[in-house]
Amino acid sequence: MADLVEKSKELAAYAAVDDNLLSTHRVVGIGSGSTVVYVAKRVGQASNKNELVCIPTGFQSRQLIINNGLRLGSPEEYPEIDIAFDGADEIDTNLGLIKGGGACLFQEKLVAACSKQLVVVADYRKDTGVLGKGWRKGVPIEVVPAAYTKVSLELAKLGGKPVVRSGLPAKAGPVVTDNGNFIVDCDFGEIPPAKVAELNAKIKALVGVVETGLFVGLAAQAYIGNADGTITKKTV
Ligand SMILES: O=C[C@H](O)[C@H](O)[C@H](O)COP(=O)(O)O
Repeated sequence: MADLVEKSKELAAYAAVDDNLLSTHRVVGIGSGSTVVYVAKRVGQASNKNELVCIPTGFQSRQLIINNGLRLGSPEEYPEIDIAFDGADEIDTNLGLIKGGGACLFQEKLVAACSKQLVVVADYRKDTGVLGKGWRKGVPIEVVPAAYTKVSLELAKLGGKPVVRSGLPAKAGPVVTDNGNFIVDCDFGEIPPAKVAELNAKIKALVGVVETGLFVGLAAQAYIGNADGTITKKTV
């Protein structure tokens, strides 16, 4: 099982890079998570790798860029990104996403918003059709620490079940993001594809919320590695 999942991540990532990374691309966003490990490896093998600047979405992503011999840039220097590759926790039929399982959602959304094209790479477990059906429950929401109780109360009024993400067993107390904030995982049950944008806007409007892990209208394509060794390609 674990081998199948790992193989499907590699399949999806390699195919996504091989199909979409063009010789004309110069600025490439590199997402976060375990699937993107294979993206960085494949970009590191590209014939034009020395002409690329790679924009990270967090600490892990920076390490992947450096360790694969790629040139590191920042959104500050490169606010226009040719293409970005990133993982997802769940993918719906409109290519709406839940992201942030690794607490990197703010920088991931920043890079996605700077990119002309976001290509999602994932194993078959993430292709849930409807957000909120996956094994990892809840929408990750990055919150300024001083506001977490206020935001949690308001998320409950929106119908969610908020839980501040714990750092245990590695750290007693909340997970702290690369930006010094907390993550509140909020379970809203199943979110129909047509309702994702509305819920995202309501959460974003709460003072103290930095960003949500709901990605709406950002992904252009998704590559899903299947357990039987095939790839499902989805576009909007
Ligand atoms: O914060 C982390 C990210 O949104 C990841 O891209 C997401 O959690 C998917 O990670 P993985 O490829 O490890 O399943």
